[in-house]
Amino acid sequence: MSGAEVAIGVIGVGTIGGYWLDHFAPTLPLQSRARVTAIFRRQQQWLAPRGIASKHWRETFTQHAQARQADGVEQWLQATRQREQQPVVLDLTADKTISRRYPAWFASGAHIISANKYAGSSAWSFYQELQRVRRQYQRHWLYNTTVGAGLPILSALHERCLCGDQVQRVEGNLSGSLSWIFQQYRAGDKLSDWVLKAQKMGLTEPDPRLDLGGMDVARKLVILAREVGWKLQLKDINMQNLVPDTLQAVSATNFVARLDDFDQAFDAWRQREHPNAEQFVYLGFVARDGAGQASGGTRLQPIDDSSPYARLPAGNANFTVQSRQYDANPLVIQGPGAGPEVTAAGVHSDVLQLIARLKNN
Ligand SMILES: NC(=O)C1=CN([C@@H]2O[C@H](COP(=O)(O)OP(=O)(O)OC[C@H]3O[C@@H](n4cnc5c(N)ncnc54)[C@H](OP(=O)(O)O)[C@@H]3O)[C@@H](O)[C@H]2O)C=CC1
Ligand SMILES: N[C@@H](CC=O)C(=O)O
Repeated sequence: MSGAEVAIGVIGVGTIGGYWLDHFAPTLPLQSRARVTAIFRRQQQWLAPRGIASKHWRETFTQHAQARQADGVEQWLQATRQREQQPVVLDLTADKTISRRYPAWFASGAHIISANKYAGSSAWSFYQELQRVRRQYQRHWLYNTTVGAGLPILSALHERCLCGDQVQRVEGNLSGSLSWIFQQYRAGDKLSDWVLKAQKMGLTEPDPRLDLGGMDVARKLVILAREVGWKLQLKDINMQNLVPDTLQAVSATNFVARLDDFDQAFDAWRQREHPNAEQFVYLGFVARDGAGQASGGTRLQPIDDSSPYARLPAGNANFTVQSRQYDANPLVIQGPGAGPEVTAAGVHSDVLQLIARLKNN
């Protein structure tokens, strides 16, 4: 199939998917012979075998989209294979059910690029099966934006392993949205004001409780650990959840309607635990002990001016990697950790890397 046309199916055209289609899909080099031939939203789909003129995709999607078929992606994969094209699925959703389809899609010939973190942080048994099927069908799976958005943290860890280094610990403020929020929040502010602003800028997860609850950071920690070969699952991560029990199970709309309760619960925690703190940082870590046992955790930590986290630009994620080769002087990767432009650019970088791999196959 080397040299065959590449057919891209985009699942999820929200903040990241929309930005990628608007700004990056039109720049796919002609010689790459790659084009977008399908778009899937939750309720609608559009299959366009001859390719979608990316500049006008919003208007034409509105005109041509049909009701989403339960097996719409599978039908598209089959048609793509019949045309002897190489199918590439871009999963730009935050949907667990989509991630459960990966093994079947690998088996149907798809390569997959994910911004969705669910597959990479899934239960160990599912993750192993996913990797087994991927290897069996010799498919590629790229997911660099699942940690650090456009930052090259996963590729850096991969290179560490290739050159025989042994990673011992990765630590930092891994969340772009929580970094943006807590670089600006000061004791006494309404925390929810900052949360809503971060959401408006496209920095948070579709439901910001995934960020505030620590789950988004925990998923990143599991993905980081697996990249260096450690067996770690979400249940092994000790998370600090900033969302009070009473707001954890309510709908996303109800959560937004009850932000005053969220602020009160946060203030009560702050005054009880850290009455003199002005500034905080939300940190996460994964590490492996001498016996090879991996562990991880997240916590909201008070900081003062002397902290290396005190003056990071708002929204910067920061990864400190300690390894055999980078021991006393750790490797630090830092920069914007969320947002439409850097993330869509990271997705595009994965797309170009995949096209290059397919050409060389
Ligand atoms: N925002 C950021 O800075 C970053 C985001 N990411 C990851 O990228 C992913 C997307 O994030 P973002 O764009 O911000 O989120 P959005 O909520 O803006 O977009 C997600 C889109 O996915 C669509 N969707 C949900 N379920 C399905 C489904 N079953 N089939 C088809 N479409 C579906 C929704 O479409 P519909 O309108 O049809 O319901 C929605 O528009 C997430 O996994 C996130 O973790 C990673 C790094 C950074
Ligand atoms: N919500 C996430 C987006 C990127 O993964 C974050 O804030 O880091």
